[in-house]
Amino acid sequence: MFRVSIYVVLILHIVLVTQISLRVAAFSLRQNDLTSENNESGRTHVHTTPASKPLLPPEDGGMSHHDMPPISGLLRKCAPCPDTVLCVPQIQCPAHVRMHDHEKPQICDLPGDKFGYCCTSGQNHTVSNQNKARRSTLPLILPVDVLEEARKNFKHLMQDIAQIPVHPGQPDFTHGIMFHSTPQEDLHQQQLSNNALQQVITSQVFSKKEHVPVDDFITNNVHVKFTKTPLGRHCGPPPICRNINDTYRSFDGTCNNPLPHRSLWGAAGQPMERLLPPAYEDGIWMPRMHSTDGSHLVSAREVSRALLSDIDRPHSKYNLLLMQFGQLLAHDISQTASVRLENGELVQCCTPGGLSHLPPHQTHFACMPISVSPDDEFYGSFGVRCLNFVRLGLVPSPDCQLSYGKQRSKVTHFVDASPVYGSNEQMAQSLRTFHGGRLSMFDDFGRQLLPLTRDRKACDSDEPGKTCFKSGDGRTNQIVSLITLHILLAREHNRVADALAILNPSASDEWLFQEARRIVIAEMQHITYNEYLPAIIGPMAMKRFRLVPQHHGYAQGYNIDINPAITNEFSGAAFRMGHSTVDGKFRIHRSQKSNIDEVINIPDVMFNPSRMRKQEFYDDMLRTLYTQPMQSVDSFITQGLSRFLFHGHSPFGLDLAAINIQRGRDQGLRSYNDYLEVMGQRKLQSFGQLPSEVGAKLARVYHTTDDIDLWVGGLLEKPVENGCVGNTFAEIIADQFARFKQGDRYFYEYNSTVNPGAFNLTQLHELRKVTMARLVCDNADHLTLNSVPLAAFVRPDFAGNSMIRCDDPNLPVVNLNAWRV
Ligand code: HEM
Ligand SMILES: [Ca+2]
Repeated sequence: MFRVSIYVVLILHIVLVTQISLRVAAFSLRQNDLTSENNESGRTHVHTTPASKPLLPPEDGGMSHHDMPPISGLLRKCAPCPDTVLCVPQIQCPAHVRMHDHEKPQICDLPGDKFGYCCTSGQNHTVSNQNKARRSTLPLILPVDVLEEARKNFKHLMQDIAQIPVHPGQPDFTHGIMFHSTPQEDLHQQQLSNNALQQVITSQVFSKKEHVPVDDFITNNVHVKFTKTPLGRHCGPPPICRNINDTYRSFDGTCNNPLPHRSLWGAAGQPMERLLPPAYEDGIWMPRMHSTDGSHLVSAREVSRALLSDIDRPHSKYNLLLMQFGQLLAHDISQTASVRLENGELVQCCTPGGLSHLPPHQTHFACMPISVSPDDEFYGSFGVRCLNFVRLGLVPSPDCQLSYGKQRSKVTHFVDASPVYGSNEQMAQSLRTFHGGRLSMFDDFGRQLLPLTRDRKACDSDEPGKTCFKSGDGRTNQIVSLITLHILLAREHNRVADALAILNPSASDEWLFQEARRIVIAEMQHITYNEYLPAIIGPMAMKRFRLVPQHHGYAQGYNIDINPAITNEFSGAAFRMGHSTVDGKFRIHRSQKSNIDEVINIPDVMFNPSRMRKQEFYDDMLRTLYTQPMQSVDSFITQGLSRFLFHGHSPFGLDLAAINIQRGRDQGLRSYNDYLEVMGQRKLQSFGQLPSEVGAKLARVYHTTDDIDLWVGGLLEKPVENGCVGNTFAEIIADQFARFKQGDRYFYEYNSTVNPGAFNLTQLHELRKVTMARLVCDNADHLTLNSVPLAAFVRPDFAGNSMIRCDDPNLPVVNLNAWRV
């Protein structure tokens, strides 16, 4: 009785503190540690099921959680989760958003004074609908008349519209290269995507006929099959894995999960996952285009103009190498592709020169062009009123069931160095020499560069002498600094293969190749989890999401139920935070002592890598990357991306900020406010809750706080402690990398009970010594680069960091002797 009354007092106290602090400070699109919101979620759950979730009163009987000093042993406050259930951050239990109070999971303590959930529903956002009764009037099998009507609609949409392509040489054409892989792969993707689009159109026809509520489609609660119809030609069971215990992961990511029906989880070409159900307006594929008050959302270009200006804010700690590694990593784990014309060409949605939108009868159904206002201070001066934008291609339903549109990612979702090796066997083969386990390289007077390619699409150019490179990823030539890291990793592969060959003179090419690949993937994973992620999301999120690599022994945590797929929220918004870290210029120092010798505008080195042929450029570029600060993650984007992206010979280019916003709407990302809720925080009720300047800016382009695009809201948050991004992006990114760790059987830290290709403990101990600094040193030309910052992602002038010579014994080396067999 005494305890209960203390609870009541405490709850009331927390309610008051929460309400007051919410009003005064906690939010702001700049929250860092929203302790009051955490109290809020704690309060709710304690209140709903007090017996099972006691929030022990603090010792002095009255202090709010907010006021409490951080204490170790937080479990004193919450009962631990039952043995078989993990305590996870709320975002990893998204089903809670759709649950009634009495259904919500038990709360539990996480590091950093945060609450989590003892989550039994896993990451399935639709879980709360599982018990929802199916509408008995809905047919179980797709009616023939629906099928026929949808077939006609689809044919009309595909064939009766004008086939207006994008022409080479235009910025839009270059944009298309971002979706490019091999011609065969592109064709295959188009066939699948067309089948998926036909399915989506069928869902739309069905939904209209049967008056299916939007909510039923977005929560996968329509169970109508189209098996044995032409629509179902791509559905069927996943491939059977012949050898589930292969030492080496497959190139396309198949057969990672050992359960037969999950053999495609994380594989190239599989759909992206979602944290929350899509915000498609029809529940099926119509993009988010309207405000919650019914009016049209303001054009993505208007939002970009109003909120995302170009101001130089160099990061005080991190350098451009962090930005560049981020882009390479993004390409490892995600690549979408837009819908194409019937003949495979890119779709055009605007009239020539972007002067206006195409008339409706000529407009492709995947068009979602971005409107430009006549008073646009930049595009207005060129008369541009329309920016081309085409929606993303989809994946057909594997189970022959009507559903909402699911976007496809073309590369392996895992962190597995797929930009180096490709995302399918054929690509991997085309990159190998089949001698000594090596990758093919182009020997440029003694310097090893990536092989050259004749594929015109790699660079969109016929210019004689223009050199473009080939790697495992179609986006390699996008910017010269990205090529630099591709070269670095390919060289690392060959360096390791050569060392292994010396240690094992009789080893086969295949063994040397696969072992070197296994090592390079482990190095990529270790640098990602040990150096890159902590810099981006900060140490607390690393701990809460169990992402910190171990110093000794094997890691635990593989979970057969975790789908490692990339989430739409991650690829469509959170990880695009990287676009804010790009500097519009590279300031190249030709030698370690000289002042700046050349200033390069980034659009000049996009799909134009000829500088790489200059003897010292590779070293110079690496030195520039680790010396020059990256830009801070904030609402400022360089005009190199927001006005001149891929401009080529045109006076204006694309606006990547507007593209990101439009992409989020295309992908059906919900508004920023909904993601606050999934993290257990209070939704924003009014712009007045924000710092006045931010609130006023947002109010100019959004009608209500429920309209804020996720990418925009996330960028406006203040960075988390010792990290680069705000809390919302930190959580979405942390969740994603937790999926990659828990859902990847071949993760480098797992032992042989989980990982059939596990390293032995001596090898693992060596791999944990790898650093970005070591990779740079081991793979430089050593023409102008002989030293690196010890913490390679940190500016060398940042207190505590320092330059270290590549031959300094204090720079750890991975000793490959552990691979002598
Ligand atoms: C020079 C710098 C960069 C340029 C020019 C660039 C350009 C682009 C372009 C054109 C797209 C496709 C946009 C669309 O149509 O939706 C894209 C997508 C993306 N970018 Fe960047 N980007 C750069 C750097 C970065 C960095 C540093 C990161 C992260 C740290 C990043 C993360 C992403 C992600 C996650 C996507 C979505 C990929 C997908 O799923 O298809 N980018 N970028
Ligand atoms: Ca990958």
